[in-house]
Parts: sequence; C-alpha cells; structure tokens
Amino acid sequence: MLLTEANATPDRPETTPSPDVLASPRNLQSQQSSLWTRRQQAVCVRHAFKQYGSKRNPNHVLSNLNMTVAKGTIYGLLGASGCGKTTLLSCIVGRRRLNTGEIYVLGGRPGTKGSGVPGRRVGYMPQEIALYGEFSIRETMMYFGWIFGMGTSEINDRLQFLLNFLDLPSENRLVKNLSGGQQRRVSFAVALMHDPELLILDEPTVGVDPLLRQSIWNHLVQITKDGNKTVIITTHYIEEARQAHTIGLMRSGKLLAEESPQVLLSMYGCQSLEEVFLKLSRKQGSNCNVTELNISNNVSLASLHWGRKDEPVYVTDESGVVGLNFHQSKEVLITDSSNGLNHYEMNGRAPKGEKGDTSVDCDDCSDCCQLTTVGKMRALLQKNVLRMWRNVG
Ligand SMILES: Nc1ncnc2c1ncn2[C@@H]1O[C@H](COP(=O)(O)OP(=O)(O)OP(=O)(O)O)[C@@H](O)[C@H]1O
Repeated sequence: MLLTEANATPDRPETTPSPDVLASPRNLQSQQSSLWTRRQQAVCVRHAFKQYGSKRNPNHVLSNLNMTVAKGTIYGLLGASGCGKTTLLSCIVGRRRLNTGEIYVLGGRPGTKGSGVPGRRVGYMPQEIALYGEFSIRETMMYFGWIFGMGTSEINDRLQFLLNFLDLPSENRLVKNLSGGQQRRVSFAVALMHDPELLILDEPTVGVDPLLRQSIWNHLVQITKDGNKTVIITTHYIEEARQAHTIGLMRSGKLLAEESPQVLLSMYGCQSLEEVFLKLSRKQGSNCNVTELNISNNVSLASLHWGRKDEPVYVTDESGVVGLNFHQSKEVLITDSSNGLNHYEMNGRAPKGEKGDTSVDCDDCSDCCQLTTVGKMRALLQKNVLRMWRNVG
C-alpha cells in the first residue's frame, strides 16, 4: 500500500455493541472500530509529525507518517541516513514525543496504562552504544535482568544462550575493553535478555560478520513464528530486509511504501529492494512540493552510505526501556495524561515548568519506573557499588 495508512489489520469480531455505542451516531461506531483495530497492532502510528529546532527554523523530521506493525511479524524500517528512523523509534519507545499524532504500542500509548512502554514487554536496542563501561558482560546482564524482574538462575541460563548465540567473548570481560562490534552485540543481548513481546532494534547488524548476521535473522524469524513476538528493525543492509514480513520504506519523514518484500518487488518489477526504493524516491522527488523540500532529510539513496548523526542521544536510565548508559542520565519519560503528553524525569517529578501528574503506570507494573522492585533495588545497588569500586583511583 502506498502513501496511505496501512490496513493490515483484522476486522473486529462480531460482538454485541455496548449501549453507549448503540446510542451514538454511526460515525462514532466507526471511530471506535478503528481505534480498536489500532490497539490490536503491535505498533500503530497515525499522522505523526515531529520537528526539531525552533518554530522559526524547524527541521521537520516526521511528516504525517503512518505506520502499522502487525503482531507476530518482522517489520524492516529502511531509509537513508537522516530520514528519521531513529526519531520514529524513539517516539515509539517513549524517549521522545511527537508534536502531533498518535502512537499505540501493544495496545496503549507509550507511558500509559497497558502500553508496555516503559516496561519489560519491550526490548530496545538503541543505535548508540550506551552501556556501563566498568561492568563485565555478566554484570551487565545481571543488572538488566534484575531490572526486568528476572531471577538470577533465569538470567544465568539466558546469559549462556546469548553468549553463544551472539558469539560474545568471556562473560568476565569488561564492556569498556570490548571492541565496538562486541559492545553492540552486548547491547543487542540486553534487548533480548528478558525475551520481550516487542523487540525494537536500531541497526543491530552493523559491524556484524555475515554468518552471525544470518543467524541473527534466523533467530528473529524463529521468535516471530508463533505470532507472539514482534520485531521492528532498521538496517543499512537493505537486502537483508527481504527476510522481514513487512518493509517500511521511509523518506522525507513519511513511509513511501509499507508492504511485504515480495509484493514490493513484483509491484515495481524490480530485482532488488534497493531498486524499488530508488524508483519510489524518484517518484516522490518529482511530486515534491515546497513543504517537502523543506524537510532536511532528502539524502540521495543511491549511495546508501548511511552515516550517523552527531547529536548526543538521550538515554533512559533504569527505566527498563533502554537502560544502557555510560553516564548517569536524567532523561525524561513521557506519559499521556488525559489527551496531553508530558515529560517526566526518572524520579517521577515533572521537569521545571511542566505541570502534571507524576504517575506513570502500566498493567505489568512490576517493572515500571514508578515502583522500586526488589530486583531493581538489587540492580541499582550493584551498579553503584561496582562503579564506585572500579572508579577508585
Ligand atoms: N536531538 C535532535 N535535535 C535536533 N535534530 C535532530 C535530533 N536528533 C535527530 N535530529 C535530526 O533529525 C533528522 C533525523 O535523524 P534520525 O536520527 O532520526 O535519522 P535516521 O534515519 O535514524 O538516520 P541514521 O540512519 O543516520 O541513523 C536528522 O536531520 C537529524 O540531524
């Protein structure tokens, strides 16, 4: 489907409408039905707008973007460097907020009851490495396992699997002494640690050798097979995304297409996804209006040299969403209190100048930032002791 809202959603089953709905005008019934279908998706983004910069000099990064990620699928999000993939993922995991638009994650809005964000229903591997350098691999896994409410023996089992699967070095090696590629794999392992329902991976295969890359994809295919797990993945290797169930081709702040790889290839009569993307980009380029030209991310796709932004990236500390950090962070969380979106600091207080309720609650609240669980206390204690100890001198 091109340049339109995705509709890969099941129809609502026949149920007896509530008295409210019976009494309402017809249009309310259809609104309710579409809200229902949005909530059935793993992720559903509607009419998303996001800009950086000032009002006078805005950098429009997301521009009326719609995205539908069905449960139990792998969704490959592709686009040239700077087109807004990381920004979109950050909004999905609740690290940033949209200017306008709606996001539903596992049935709720990020930061609200039942959304699973923040929480252990979601595993997020951010693009940047943001681990505690003075932790060993094992300590890193223990720390995040406890944060996610896992027991020590469960963590140990999972650790052995992940060390093997991701071809990691000895569990006793300190993170700061690992190569960049190894650190990225530790970061990936952290996202997989608690076996989340929704995995959001921002370029997990960068710097990974082709054999391991293939086994990572095999694993993703395997975990989504029974329909209970969903993966959103961005990658520089456009052809590897053929293994995804759905591909979202992103350019200039929107999705040019959202379809299965096979449908895209046959629809555009192309041999490769890269060709499809070029065709669509040219088409969009020729339709471009003034507003779109103002968008900063019209990077030629031909080169596909997808570099990195040099902006510092905010990392949520101890939130159970991102949790990876070289330094202590006061990253804000987002909650949605009756129609409005608010920022919150990790201590639950609204930042200066912002009003709001301090509750950030969700159904599976044992891991929410609002509650301090035994595991979380243990993890924080371990973190502070280790960091103090290893930084002596
Ligand atoms: N915190 C920020 N403040 C201002 N501008 C930002 C910020 N973060 C990103 N941008 C800008 O927003 C645009 C989209 O960036 P984003 O990181 O989302 O792109 P991307 O598609 O993930 O790129 P890449 O593939 O290189 O990681 C870029 O022009 C970038 O410079």
